[in-house]
Amino acid sequence: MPDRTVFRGTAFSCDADDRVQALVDHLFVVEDGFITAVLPADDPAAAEAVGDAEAVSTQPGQYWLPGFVDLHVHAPQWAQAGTALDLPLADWLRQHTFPLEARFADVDFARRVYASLVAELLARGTTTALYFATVHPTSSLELVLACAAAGQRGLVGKVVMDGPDNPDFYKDADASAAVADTGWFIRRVQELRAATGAEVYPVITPRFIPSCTDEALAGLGALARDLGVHVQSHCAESDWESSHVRERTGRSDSAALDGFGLLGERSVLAHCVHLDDDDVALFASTGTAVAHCPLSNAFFGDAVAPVRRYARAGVDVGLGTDISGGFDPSLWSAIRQTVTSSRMLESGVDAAQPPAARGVPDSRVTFEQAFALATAGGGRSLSLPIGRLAEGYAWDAQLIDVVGHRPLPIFDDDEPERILQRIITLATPANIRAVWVQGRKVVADGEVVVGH
Ligand SMILES: Nc1nc2[nH]cnc2c(=O)[nH]1
Repeated sequence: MPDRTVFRGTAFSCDADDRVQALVDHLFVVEDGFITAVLPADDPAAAEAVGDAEAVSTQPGQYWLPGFVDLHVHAPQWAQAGTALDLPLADWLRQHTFPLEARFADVDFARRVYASLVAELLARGTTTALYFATVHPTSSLELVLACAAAGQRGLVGKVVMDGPDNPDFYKDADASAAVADTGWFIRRVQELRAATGAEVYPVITPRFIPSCTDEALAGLGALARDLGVHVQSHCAESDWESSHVRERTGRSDSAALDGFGLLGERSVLAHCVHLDDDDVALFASTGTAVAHCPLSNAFFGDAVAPVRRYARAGVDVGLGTDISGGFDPSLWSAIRQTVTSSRMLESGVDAAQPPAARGVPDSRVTFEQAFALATAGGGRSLSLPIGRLAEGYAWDAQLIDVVGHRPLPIFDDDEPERILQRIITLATPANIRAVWVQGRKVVADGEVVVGH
């Protein structure tokens, strides 16, 4: 007999075209973690659908939302979140980030940092995260274990950086060791998943072209083709990265990654601020997704990523916090920053320019579109059935309370669309009362449940 639960209440979720729908007083039948039926509570078939299943109902002022999908998190950098962001990217990496990541050779340190981060993300409604760990294979497994212990869906990569420009204290020994360690890591994660059922996935993770040799990139591309696992990297993040890659390869960042066999349906590339039309067409034709990280792009990107243009061209786009190029672990903040940055892109930022010359037309992202990026867009980017409260999708959900112990200023709003906008703009972690990942409750009464 499948494990059955029926969740009842009003939900906000995207339809198949990414339009946000208010499903007022609906039933969500969940069997073994997946939604098998969605129907209005007053549907004549409702009583039969519920049967003798356990029922979980919302209280007045509570709403169901899909769990958020964070497409770009550097887990070790949680230990420096909020520091040194006024430096340029290359200096920030060398002076702060690589020395910090080198400390993750210490498995105990890794365990402490990773457990803290996974709990903080879950408490903010992030049910799935695509993580960079560090170059260390064993210590990277600690991040996988932290996800499994807390019940978060975690896609984790052992970082590859074997190039000559990396510091001696933090790099792979050489290309063949980097590829072999990646293969080892993938097998361990797949074994853990098979043995425990934990929602953990291995990810092939060349840090970015400037930190990898051609040999390693080609080896990882071959692994991606042979094993069919996810791939992540950085792409066209900044003027510095883009020009570095063009000087070295004679091609754009995305064309070069494609040449190494690293683009595809399961590839997610972070930032992608500086893509020309050919790059965008390449993303669309290969099914490669963009992890839009608006906060960190404001520090390191040199421009605002035109994500509406990418979406119009058929590219999958989701959101990333980019801990710690972005200091804020909340995908709620990433939604808000997506909207804010897009408005600045559309209007322009230099008041000395005439209005017509100042910005990029048709760039604005609405709050609802940004919510879609954080949910359905993230799921589609990963090619996983997550990010929507719809039949066939995992029950990854957040229970939002706008009237409980931290009420939002919602007094006489009764239009569901208005309520959703106010939740998106005003909610804090205190409003997230419970969180489920694939039908399992991982946050209860606002507290993370550990020890799955
Ligand atoms: N934002 C960001 N960009 C990078 N490019 C290469 N490594 C990194 C990193 O850790 N963070």
